[in-house]
Order: sequence, then C-alpha cells, then structure tokens
Amino acid sequence: MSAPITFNFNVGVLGHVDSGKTSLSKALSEVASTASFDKNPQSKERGITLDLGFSSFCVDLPDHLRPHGESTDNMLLQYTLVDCPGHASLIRTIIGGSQIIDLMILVVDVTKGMQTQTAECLVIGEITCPKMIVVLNKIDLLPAEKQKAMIEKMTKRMQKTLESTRFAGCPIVCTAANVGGSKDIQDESTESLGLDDLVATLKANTYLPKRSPEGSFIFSVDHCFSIRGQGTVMTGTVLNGGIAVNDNVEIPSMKVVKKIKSMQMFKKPVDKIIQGDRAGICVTQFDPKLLERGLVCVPGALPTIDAALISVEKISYYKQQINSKSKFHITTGHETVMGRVTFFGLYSSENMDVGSISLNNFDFSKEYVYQDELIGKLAKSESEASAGTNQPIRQFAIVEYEKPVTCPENCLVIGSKLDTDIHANMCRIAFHGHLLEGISDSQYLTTVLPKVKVYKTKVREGQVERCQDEYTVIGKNLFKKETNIQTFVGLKVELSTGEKGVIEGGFGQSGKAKIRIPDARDN
Ligand SMILES: Nc1nc2c(ncn2[C@@H]2O[C@H](COP(=O)(O)OP(=O)(O)OP(=O)(O)O)[C@@H](O)[C@H]2O)c(=O)[nH]1
Repeated sequence: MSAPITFNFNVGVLGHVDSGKTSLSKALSEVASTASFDKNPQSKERGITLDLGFSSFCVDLPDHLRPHGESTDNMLLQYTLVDCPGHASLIRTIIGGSQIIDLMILVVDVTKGMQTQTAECLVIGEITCPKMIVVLNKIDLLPAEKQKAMIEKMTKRMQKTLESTRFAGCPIVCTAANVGGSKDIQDESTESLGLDDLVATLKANTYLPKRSPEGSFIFSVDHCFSIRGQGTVMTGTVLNGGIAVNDNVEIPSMKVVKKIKSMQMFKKPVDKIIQGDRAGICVTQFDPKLLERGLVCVPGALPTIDAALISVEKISYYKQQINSKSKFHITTGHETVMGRVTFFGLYSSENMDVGSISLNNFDFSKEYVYQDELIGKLAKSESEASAGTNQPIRQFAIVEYEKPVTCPENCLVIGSKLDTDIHANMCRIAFHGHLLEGISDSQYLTTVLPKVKVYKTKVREGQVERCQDEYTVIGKNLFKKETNIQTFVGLKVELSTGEKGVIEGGFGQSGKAKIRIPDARDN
C-alpha cells in the first residue's frame, strides 16, 4: 500500500499548574493509538512520539473531513499535542506556538475549578485559538456518591464563565487522566477515565486547517542537537511558508546561513515541509548549544528591531492600572523582552486601514490626542467611541525594547506583567495587539517619541455662560484663549445639574467652548 496521506492538526493542552496537562497528553496519545477506533495499522505504527512537550498520535481521517467524498482508507489524521507548561514561561511558550495551535484543550482540575492560570490560558486562547474543548480532569477525586452532582455544578459554572467569551457553548468533557494520581506519569500501569469521550469530542471538533506553503519560511526551533558526521538537527514547527532540502536557512540570532541537508517528519525523511508541520531540519554542522530555542527563516525574513509601533487592545480581566511610559514584558512573535510602552489613541474617525499604518501616517501635530492610562478607558465599539465620549476609536503604542527583538512582520504582541506574584490571583496579561511597524533606527525614534505628547487625565472646572439653544450651552473659563479647543472635541463635560454633555468645539476667540447636552433632547 502506498504511504498514507496525513493531515496534521495541532492541539494545545493548557491549564493551571498541576491540573493534569501532561497526564492527559500522555493518556490521550496512548488511548488513541491503541484504541479500537483505529482500524488502519499505519496509525499504530506511527504511535506516540514524545519530545519536549510534543506528542503525536494518528487516527483514521474522520468522515466529516473526507475531501469530496473520497475514501479515507489511506488517509490519516495526525494530532500533535503541545503540552504547555503551567508556569510563568507559559505565556512565552504559548504565544510561540499559538500560530499553529488549531484547537486548545483547557484542562481544569474539577476539584478546584477556575484558577488564576486557567483564566490566563482562556485569555490567551481568546487571542490566539479558533476552538476550545474544556476538560474537567481528576473526576476520580470526587466522592462517588456526589460525583454526578459535583460535575454538573462545575459544568454549569464553566459554562457561565465561558458565556462572555468567544468560546460560549464549547464542549466540556470529564476525565481522570491518571486515576489515583500516581506521581509518576511514566508509570505504564496508569489508568484513565473518559478518554474515549474526549477523543470522540476532539474528532468531532477537528477541521482541516488552511496551511499555506506561500510566504517567507519561518520555523520555531524548540530543540537542537548534533549528529556526528551528519550535521546539526533543529526540531520545531513551521510557522509560515515552506522549505525544501538544499535550500538555505538563516539563524538570525547567530547571524549565519546554513544549507538544509535533510529533513524528517515524525521519523520519516521528507523533501519539503510547510506551515503547521512539525519537523527536524538537519543543516551543516554548528554548535547546538548556541541555539536551544528560537526562530530560523529564509535569509532576510526576520528583521531585528529596537522599537515598535503596535495596535493595542486591553484585556478586560487585567485589573491594575495601565500607565503610559511604564514597563511591561512584551512578547513580540516569539520573544519576550521588557519594553517601555507609550500608549496613545486615535480619536479621529478618519478612515485608516490598520494594515497600512506606520509612524509616517500619523500627523502628530493635530490628529491624535494622547493621555496617560488611556488604555483603561478603551471604547467597547466604534459606535460608542464616536457617540461623543472621550474614548479613542483605536489605540496604539510605541514600545521601546530593552534589547533588540527578532520577529516576523505583523506578528502578535502581548503585554504582561510576568513578575506579578503568580499566587496573587491576578491576571498578568494586560493587553494584546499586532506589530504594525518595526523600528530599528533609534535616531528615528528619538525624533518621533517626543511628538507623542502625553496629557494627564485632568478635571477642569468652568462656568456656563449661557444656553445657546435647547441642547447647547456655552462654557467659559475651561480653556485659555490660546488653547486649540479642537483637540478637546468629544471630551465629556458634566454640569452641576447632573446633565452630561460633550465639547463640540470652540466658541469665539476667548477660549469659550460650545457644549452639546444630548440628554436634554431626550427629556
Ligand atoms: N487523582 C488524579 N490525579 C491526577 C489526574 N491527572 C493528573 N493527576 C496528578 O496530578 C499531578 C499533576 O499532573 P501533571 O500531569 O503533571 O499536571 P500538569 O498540569 O502537567 O503539571 P505542570 O506541567 O507542572 O503544570 C500528578 O501527581 C498527577 O499524577 C487524575 O485524573 N486524577
């Protein structure tokens, strides 16, 4: 029989520390590759491959994924499980792998429910993952007589939590990945419950992700070792594009270009690899200690930058104040480096295509207003922003990195405070966005940054001079004669009578302002 056609589907296994991610990944691989639902002998042959948190198993391609009614006899679906660490490094690892995670399994310890990192994983999932399955693990720890009721209660609680997320209504499955919780998950005799149900749910929620060989080849290396007489092997995942044997790859962190001698996918030699594939790439010899983890690409595809213009969206679970000019851990693509962040907002309704935004597009003299802690007041929608509140329509930031970062264009950016005590029960992820422009010319930055003026949030008091009409009053003593009132248009005003209005513009030449009281119309 000819070699089977294998489709690959990447599953991220995430959850709080000790929820049972590793146990579940192991049990899932074993159950799936030995269970009766696999009639194809090839799937067993491929078995489990374990390396640094990655494992994989194959099943027959489920019917709903069969292309155009073709027979699936010789088609396999390979699941690659990415068992993500539950600790602080989680964010780095997950964001690193997020571009290839097609579905996330969120593991919850059923005896504990949502924990801090469960929430963080949910946040990361919302940013990066199209689909999710929740697994309530360790059901064996629930007393038999109360098991059903407790599972129901926890399921309801999870459903409620998920209601406000993109994952509302996602499947919730109960398991015991390691009945009795033997400390040694390598123990062959471990017993599990609910795994068949999980595999069935996983299959039902699997889709064939679009993988493209187009675009610049970018490969995330998670392991590197040398084979005497052959070369150095880098194992990892193709994030973008594709590459073939004999092509050259660049290792930006080492500033070298190497020729690809051979490649393997799950122990079988291959000539080409494309986006989403997990592979080992053997290149001409170099010291593997110099590259434990990192990115590799076609020469020139990954610029190194010192600063960046990014788009910004606040994470609602992050409760601390976010001040402009403060420092965050900034994960840009695959690297996490401290950065000083200057936030600013675009208030103008000017039609700007975010994809084409660069610092050159901004007219820093008049179009935009900047505030500190502005991000905390993010508008929920464009209509809210343009309805006359002082909310920016879009938010941006300039990040100045403490050391240079090598990253793909338009990559994901996440701002977090990873030094927050993990036990403090607080979400550490503050905002996310995309890289809009990398800046490697620090001189350019010194000319641009001073133009981003930060206005402190201030309350000014003035008096109503007179009512101009039913809905408009003229206010005085709010601004100085020389102030450009245009930059304050849209800001909120509250009258001592409790009515709320917005600044509509200047009035006359002496710093007076026209204030619209929309509520007056409704009364
Ligand atoms: N009773 C019971 N114990 C379990 C179950 N699943 C895992 N455990 C135990 O829980 C502990 C943590 O399991 P791991 O699989 O290492 O958890 P993890 O989430 O991968 O842990 P980190 O990677 O450290 O975050 C181990 O002692 C396991 O044996 C289960 O279903 N039932």
